[in-house]
Amino acid sequence: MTTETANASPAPPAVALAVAGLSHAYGERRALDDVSFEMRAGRFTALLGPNGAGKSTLFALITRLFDTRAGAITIAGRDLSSTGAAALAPLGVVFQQTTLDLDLTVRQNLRYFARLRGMSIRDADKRIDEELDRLEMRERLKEKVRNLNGGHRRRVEIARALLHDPRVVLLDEATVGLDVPSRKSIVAHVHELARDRGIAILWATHLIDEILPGDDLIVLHKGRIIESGGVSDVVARSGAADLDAAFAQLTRKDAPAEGAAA
Ligand SMILES: Nc1ncnc2c1ncn2[C@@H]1O[C@H](COP(=O)(O)OP(=O)(O)OP(=O)(O)O)[C@@H](O)[C@H]1O
Repeated sequence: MTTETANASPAPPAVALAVAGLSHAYGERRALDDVSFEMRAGRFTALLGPNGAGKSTLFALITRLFDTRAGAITIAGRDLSSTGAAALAPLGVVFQQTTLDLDLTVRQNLRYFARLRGMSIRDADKRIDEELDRLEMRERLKEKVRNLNGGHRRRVEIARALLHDPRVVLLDEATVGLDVPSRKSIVAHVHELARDRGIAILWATHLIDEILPGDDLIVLHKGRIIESGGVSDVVARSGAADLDAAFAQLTRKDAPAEGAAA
């Protein structure tokens, strides 16, 4: 090893998700306009935006529910348009609306998904036990999902999104409708996924209290990124007292929807 190499600062974590020049319209209605950002391994990135900002549209494009017509999406180095479905292998998703089968047990729901991902029953059961253990849900394995409360259903969906060891996990308003203790424990768990397991998290929300000072932040407003960077830097740049005030300032009705992106 040369001295130069030994003294070099460590390389930044790999880019897990890159979005470049992404736009999308529903007919005449422009929902996303030239959106670009990068997310790195081990970082929790909050995608903060009011209702209608374009968060769900962005998720639909990244998960390929919609085809990307303008711009590019790269997941773990593979371009989504040219690689096709295989590029989605390192991706885990928790959608805004729950997608569990209420009449199946927790295990049946998770096994079904694992089989779709090509896992053997043996590997699936091992991974199911591991993820449910971390979420303190293993004792609910044989219960029908119908009998679980909203917070526990969300935990099962988070476990499901992790079964195949994804490098990037998207969560779209994952705490919607949950009580405060459930929200807090899910927010804490997802931060741990980034910190302890190196997963790149994209967490769409309009709730400021789910975002921590050390997180990365993208502020989406009327389909455009109006601010991005570390939470503390965004607050400092805004001159506001805290993120709540900074967000209100950035998205107030008369604020320009362009410029300001870092
Ligand atoms: N299927 C659709 N047809 C037409 N317009 C749509 C459709 N889906 C979304 N839109 C519009 O596109 C814009 C972005 O919507 P989107 O659902 O992506 O925002 P969002 O940030 O996820 O909002 P919310 O927090 O309410 O879920 C909005 O103006 C919305 O009305």
